[in-house]
Amino acid sequence: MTEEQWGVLQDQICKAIGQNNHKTWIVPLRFAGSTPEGTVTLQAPTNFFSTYVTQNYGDQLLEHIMSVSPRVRRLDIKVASAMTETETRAVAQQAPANAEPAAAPQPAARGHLPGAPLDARFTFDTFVVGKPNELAHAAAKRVSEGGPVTFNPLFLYGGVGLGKTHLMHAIAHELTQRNPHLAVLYLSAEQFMYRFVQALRELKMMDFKEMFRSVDVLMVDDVQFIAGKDSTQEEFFHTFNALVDQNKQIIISADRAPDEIKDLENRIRSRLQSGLVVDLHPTDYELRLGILQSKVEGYRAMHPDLVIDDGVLEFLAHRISTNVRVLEGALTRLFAFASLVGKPINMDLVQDSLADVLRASERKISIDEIQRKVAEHYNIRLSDMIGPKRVRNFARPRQVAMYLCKQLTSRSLPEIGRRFGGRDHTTVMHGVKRIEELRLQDGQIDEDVEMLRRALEA
Ligand SMILES: Nc1ncnc2c1ncn2[C@@H]1O[C@H](COP(=O)(O)OP(=O)(O)OP(=O)(O)O)[C@@H](O)[C@H]1O
Repeated sequence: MTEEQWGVLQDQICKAIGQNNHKTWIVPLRFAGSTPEGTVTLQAPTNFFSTYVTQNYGDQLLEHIMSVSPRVRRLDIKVASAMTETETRAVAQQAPANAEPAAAPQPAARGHLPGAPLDARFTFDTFVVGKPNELAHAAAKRVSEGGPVTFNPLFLYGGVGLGKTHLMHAIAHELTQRNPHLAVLYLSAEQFMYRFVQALRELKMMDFKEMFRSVDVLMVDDVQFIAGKDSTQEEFFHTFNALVDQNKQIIISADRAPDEIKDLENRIRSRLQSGLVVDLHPTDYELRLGILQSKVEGYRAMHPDLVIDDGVLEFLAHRISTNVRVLEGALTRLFAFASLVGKPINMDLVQDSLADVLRASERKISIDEIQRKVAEHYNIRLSDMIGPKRVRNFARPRQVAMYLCKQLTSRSLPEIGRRFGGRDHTTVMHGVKRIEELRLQDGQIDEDVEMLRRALEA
């Protein structure tokens, strides 16, 4: 079988499967070679693509190929990374006439792809595990091993930018790596709705149902999107049930727990709760620092001359406590600025280039909150902490609270003083200083303060 023969076959394949399917699924394939043992290799743009085409058109394509080259016994459709050197070279050396259709189909094909593309960077290797996400990570890992379906669905939820999509893509990558024949379909709930509406409009509901029911693993991201959209919910429910009945794995993500998603039909809610529901908690300082360190390592692998002053990553992990996306964005901006001005990344650069991010992520912890938490921690009444009594039992917690107000809010010393029973700013200053000293001398105080800080920032 030669590349020319593959070209000649296109008309016949197009007639057999229809122009749209041909354009979407076959045109993007590139001829990568044929062995004397009778194996023809075609290159597909993505793993999903290769799985889908193999499952849906593999036999037909082989028949067409055998009609012009009867010695062929096997058809292999794989992505570039899975190809041998000879195959890669064969694709690279293809005549310019082939170059256009091979390059063009990517975007055209993507538009028709039933699923969304996976981000190659979102793997388990690049996912940093910490206390807030260790359960979600463990559950995702378990599902990614394949094997018998133990919990269905796996429902991952958590706030914006905490790694839900990252984990889902990681599962998809791992599953297809372990078993390239597995049909793994990942898409957002919005895309699900879009496909559904399109199928209704084009009277292709049978194709839609068949496609969704033929996958081995279905992943739907941001499922809260279908809340309040009745027909989409209905179709989702049927798809869900059909797959569960076939023992196919379903993985769902949302920004909140199933029982907190409003306007979701009860029967869907209870289906979503019927497997394993795990949440990604807001990041803590250690996890944020770990993520920053891991991103820096990745960057340094390509830019060995990168210099970051001590304390910069700690400062960012401390100050940017919103979501990981913001944290990553800040780091990317620092890398860009540092390389533009050819300087090391130090605190001056951080202040210059990230002023807006730092302002936006300024902690919104209130003085009230700090006072309440500290009083609770030391088991004293709030009124005693704010009141005039100077006994050590109240004075020390008061100083701890003042210290935390100075550290965690942008309030001035006089303002803090006012909120502590109208005390003078020098009293606050003294209190803050005292705790700074004690943190160095007294392990217990240091531990208390650190614990309170974490609790307040969580
Ligand atoms: N634990 C982690 N380790 C490494 N990177 C992470 C981690 N958590 C999140 N990220 C990164 O943060 C960014 C946002 O993550 P992701 O898109 O998965 O969030 P999400 O929870 O799906 O957010 P959304 O609710 O907006 O959909 C991604 O670039 C992701 O790689």
